[in-house]
Amino acid sequence: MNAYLVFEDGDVFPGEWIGTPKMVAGEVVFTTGMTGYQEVMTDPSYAGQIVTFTYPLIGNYGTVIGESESSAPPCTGVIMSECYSKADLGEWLDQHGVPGIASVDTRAVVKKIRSKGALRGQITSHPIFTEMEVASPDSVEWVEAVSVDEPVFHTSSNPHAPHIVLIDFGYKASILHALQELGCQVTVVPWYWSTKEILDLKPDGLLFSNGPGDPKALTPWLAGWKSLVKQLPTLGICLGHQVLASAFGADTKRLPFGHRGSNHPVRNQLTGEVWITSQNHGYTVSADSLDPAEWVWTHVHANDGSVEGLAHRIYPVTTVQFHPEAHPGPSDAAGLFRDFVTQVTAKKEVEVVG
Ligand SMILES: NC(=O)CC[C@H](N)C(=O)O
Repeated sequence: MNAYLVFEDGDVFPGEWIGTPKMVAGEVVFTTGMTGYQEVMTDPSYAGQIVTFTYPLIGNYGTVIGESESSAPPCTGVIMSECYSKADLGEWLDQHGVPGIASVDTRAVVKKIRSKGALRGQITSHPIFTEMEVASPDSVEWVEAVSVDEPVFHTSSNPHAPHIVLIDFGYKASILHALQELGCQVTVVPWYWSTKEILDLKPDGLLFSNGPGDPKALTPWLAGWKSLVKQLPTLGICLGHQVLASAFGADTKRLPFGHRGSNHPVRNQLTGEVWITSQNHGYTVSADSLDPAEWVWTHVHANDGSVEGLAHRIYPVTTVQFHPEAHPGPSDAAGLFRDFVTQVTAKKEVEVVG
């Protein structure tokens, strides 16, 4: 049966249905990773988006239990060239109600997005664009849809384990696992929790997670987070980085067509070291909005010079636009979690001694 990717400007890309054959609409984005389609499809930051895979063969190693970044794929839909196994990947998408199109000229789709920038599109059985009610990226609905509703406690058998509160805008499971592997106990809390509710948990450190949508959707909550992070070692990842930069006065803007893939080079401006990083973002912190009295600009994207990492000059706040947890992609930046946990542990020890 024919399926179509139709852009808001009327351009049509035909293919064949995979997954659940239903009409959906969203921002059409592309990711360049050669592996890791399952992690991409289950990354909550893709909520509201139709993800195009530039790698020409998707599904060739099936879907693997334990490799998902969330319990079900939150992306709106997927677009690919060759689907290796409709019986396996297609069935898995269908179980989760996610539509997709295979046999699409994805190279042409990407060339279009690269030249026109972020565009809305839909997956449909008719080759025409029809207006649909969909929340815009600057709605808080996307974060609401993927954040936990209740706190979730991941305890440790070590009573002295550092306790991290993970503020959940749609966290990837690999972030939790990275903290657990370093011996932390972690409490995942809904994104809207108040400073008091969070401090009542007696955290030793805070992690502001990745998540979907435009960081400007979270503007009303910035003042609360600013007062909170002044008190505790804090790491921000991707949306968490954008939110924390904004809390200390920076502005954010849309990138022309985003950074999504597993080979984005990032240079540490203090050491000159370059890491190859995993990325998935459509917005960026505007470099010219960074107050040098607040932030040290630690990491820069080696391709386009955009802001990739910040360290606060006064408070123990570190943020990165890329994904140190990888999954998919290289783990060059995994040491950031170690540095964070070392910082948290040192503070905890000072308090115990004091
Ligand atoms: N992975 C993320 O946290 C993405 C952050 C934000 N939604 C963006 O696209 O820029």
